[in-house]
Amino acid sequence: MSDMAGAEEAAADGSAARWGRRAWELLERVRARAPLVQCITNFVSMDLMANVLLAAGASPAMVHSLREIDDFTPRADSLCVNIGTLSDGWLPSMRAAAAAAARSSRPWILDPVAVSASEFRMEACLGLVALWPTVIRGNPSEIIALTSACRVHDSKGVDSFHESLDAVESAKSLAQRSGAIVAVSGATDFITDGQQVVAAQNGVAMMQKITATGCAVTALIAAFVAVEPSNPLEATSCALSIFGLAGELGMEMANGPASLRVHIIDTLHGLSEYTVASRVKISLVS
Ligand SMILES: Nc1ncnc2c1ncn2[C@@H]1O[C@H](COP(=O)(O)OP(=O)(O)OP(=O)(O)O)[C@@H](O)[C@H]1O
Ligand SMILES: Cc1ncsc1CCO
Ligand SMILES: [Mg+2]
Repeated sequence: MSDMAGAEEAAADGSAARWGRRAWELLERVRARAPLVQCITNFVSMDLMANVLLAAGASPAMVHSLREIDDFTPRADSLCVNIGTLSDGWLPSMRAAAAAAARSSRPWILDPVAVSASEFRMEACLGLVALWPTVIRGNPSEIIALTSACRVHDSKGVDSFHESLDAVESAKSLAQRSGAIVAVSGATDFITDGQQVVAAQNGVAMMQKITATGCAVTALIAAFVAVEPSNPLEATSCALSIFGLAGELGMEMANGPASLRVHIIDTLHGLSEYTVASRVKISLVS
């Protein structure tokens, strides 16, 4: 092969192909290692979250009693904390588990569901952010609200009323302040460490019509970061893209949100190397 032909092949085999291979490598690692993911999550999301983790090859455990944290959290490979149905009783468990994960060098991921709905949620989240989450994943409204620590009750609840692009600057600022990777979900998912911004463009709008898809992808991020703790930016980007891809392929068989939910789980379980490598759409934005 001439030098010129080699250079052209290298250019064609650019970053899109590299991300495709990377996403497959991490999915394979999740399937091979079945990381134990402890989930302290809201009542709405428990079933979908556990099934998405299982379909991806991970091992979910919904363990939230304060009395079990010291025994269990250091043995889990990662922790997912979701404040969707926050109560006085559960907040101490969330804090203790986050602290235990950080102490035992386990990655832990925060989902700040409806953070601006009440002062209680906002203060709980700010306290959790101070416990060094590895990743924070929210919808655009949640990331904007958490970043500005606004206490204005201006949201409709758990759904976003912003586009993901609107939240990129907030995400960068939150990443710089917290030391976490921050991911904003939406038509395009943006993932940042405060400097670099990565875009993941898989997914279909119908995913927003299934409750707890956001919660479930946060748990999937926890599984990916468990098998690639030294690069949470890439692990988060790959998890979001793979979940979006399961949504795209699932939509080809679905009639609406209820059947899409089933097809996302089935698709995630059966994803092949060829499909992942050729359809993952991840790119470095800046
Ligand atoms: N317009 C869209 N087009 C494609 N994919 C989307 C779109 N909106 C959301 N998604 C995908 O749907 C999933 C859930 O994201 P969303 O922003 O709805 O989370 P959320 O609001 O936290 O959800 P929930 O609180 O119900 O768990 C993500 O994987 C995201 O990439
Ligand atoms: C609907 C709902 N309410 C609290 S948590 C949750 C799931 C989506 O975040
Ligand atoms: Mg959410």
